[in-house]
Amino acid sequence: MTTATAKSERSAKPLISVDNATFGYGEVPVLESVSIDVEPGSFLGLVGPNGSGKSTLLDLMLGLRRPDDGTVTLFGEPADEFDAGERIGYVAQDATEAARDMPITVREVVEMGRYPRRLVGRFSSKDRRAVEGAMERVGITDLASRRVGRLSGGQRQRVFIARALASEADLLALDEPTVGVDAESREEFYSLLADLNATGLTVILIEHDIGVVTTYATDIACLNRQLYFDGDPSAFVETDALEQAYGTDQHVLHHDH
Ligand SMILES: Nc1ncnc2c1ncn2[C@@H]1O[C@H](COP(=O)(O)OP(=O)(O)OP(=O)(O)O)[C@@H](O)[C@H]1O
Repeated sequence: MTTATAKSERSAKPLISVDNATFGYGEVPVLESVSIDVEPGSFLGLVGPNGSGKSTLLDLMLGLRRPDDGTVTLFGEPADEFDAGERIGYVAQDATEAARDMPITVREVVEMGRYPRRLVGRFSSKDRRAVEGAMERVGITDLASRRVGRLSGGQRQRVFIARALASEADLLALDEPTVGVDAESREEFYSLLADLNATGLTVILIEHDIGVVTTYATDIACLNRQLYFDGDPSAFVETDALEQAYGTDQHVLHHDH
């Protein structure tokens, strides 16, 4: 493993800390002795071949699964006991596909970001400002009254990000968010993520397009059951971590979108 910046050199307390985590769905481990910190304000791009354990590692980080061995802390607490879901915005791999069938409007989805605090229909002016502000930040104000199922894939992604912003989440985690989204919208989408990150939002992005990650992320983790790299993009492109992690599966590095 190559570590561009040793943990001890980093001063801020990590928002997520995975320490020597091992996990398997059965006998065979999907993750083996993985250690990685996510620093507040960073934009972590998580790459690796198909089936390399990226979604599983994210599950561990968000406390959705518990490691068989090792520890994971989230906001300084054991991740699987963490109980402040509104601090995390999570856009799962199939979330926007599932939203195709939702018979509700964009504004209603974004309002869900405030539900942990308010009963439906009993929004304070602060709640309303948070909802309107979140829609504005991701550029979907014009779509507020549209049914979410009628939007394009890229627009639906923005709706889910707005929901996370409305909840004032500190961390936004996305699992391959632009599958099925056209190239131009993808670029806009990733610029938006970078802009949000620049305002302090911590971002974790699982992405198969290495170019996207080296362009927009501030940190890269390259995984295939074990961690082959954890550090900044400029150091990443200098290493052979990709070749090691992808092995003979190199064609996936070069597919275009
Ligand atoms: N719920 C589950 N039960 C059993 N095996 C699973 C489960 N979820 C994932 N796996 C297996 O664990 C391995 C890692 O899966 P995971 O989804 O974490 O990888 P990934 O890197 O996110 O893959 P992809 O890029 O294809 O989405 C794969 O072999 C997968 O088939």
